[in-house]
Amino acid sequence: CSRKNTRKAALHPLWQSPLTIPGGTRQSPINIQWRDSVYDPFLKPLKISYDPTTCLHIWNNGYSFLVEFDDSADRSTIVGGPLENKYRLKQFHFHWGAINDWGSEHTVDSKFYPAELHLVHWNAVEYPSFEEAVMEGNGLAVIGVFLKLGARHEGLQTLVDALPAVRHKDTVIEFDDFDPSCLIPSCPDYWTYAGSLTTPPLTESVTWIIKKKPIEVDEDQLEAFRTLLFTSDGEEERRMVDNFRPLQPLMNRTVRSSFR
Ligand SMILES: NS(=O)(=O)c1ccc(C(=O)NCc2ccccc2F)cc1
Ligand SMILES: [Zn+2]
Repeated sequence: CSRKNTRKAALHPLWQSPLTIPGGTRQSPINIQWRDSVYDPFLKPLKISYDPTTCLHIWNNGYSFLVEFDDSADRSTIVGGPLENKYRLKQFHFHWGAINDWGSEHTVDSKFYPAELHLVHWNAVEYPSFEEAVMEGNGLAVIGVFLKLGARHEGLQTLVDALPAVRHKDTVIEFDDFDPSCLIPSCPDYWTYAGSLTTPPLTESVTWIIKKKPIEVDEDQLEAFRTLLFTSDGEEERRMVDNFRPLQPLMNRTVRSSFR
């Protein structure tokens, strides 16, 4: 008798769940082929207004380290760009590699950066909470910023100095008075496309805004990310590296650019 095909969907150790969403048509991350992106003259400049006193804490959630913000009012918001509403900053986090040859989630002309910053915002005009917004096609807006190896980034250093305190999964420390706009390049150019969360539940609710210019960080700062652990205190240590999702098919999508 023929062997039943018992192959399961690709399981990635990090996500312990199928890597592909059945029926997913707008999954993230993707490769951004610069020459295939379409300049859209109607795209507005992105307006970023963050209040550093909304910064609450840093925690290691076992996927990445997150800096979370008080999103109970419109105090740290973005508006404009491709967005039709004002979106509130909830958290930012990073994805990085074990070595500098890879680590970002998005690629540009198939090139990886060593790390990628995600600033996560939700549409508080149309939805009552982040949890509801995550389920809606226009619920979230994530700004992606590439990190490249270069000069030390003074703004990032305040974050790096706090990482030893959140080395293990589910550790948290208070962190206040931080303005994440210091991590966003001043160059206004970005690409934008309709996508998804890159970790479970992978919901197709994200308007991605990917900055064209990277920020520069130095080797010691990237190495500091790699000292974090996926594992809790007392478990066998597993270094938190390569916490990026594989590239997903573009399918029927166009990447627009805000620049010629
Ligand atoms: N890498 S990314 O695409 O920027 C990304 C951003 C946010 C989340 C998140 O909030 N997950 C937890 C979560 C909490 C509550 C409800 C739904 C959720 F996904 C996941 C991935
Ligand atoms: Zn992310």
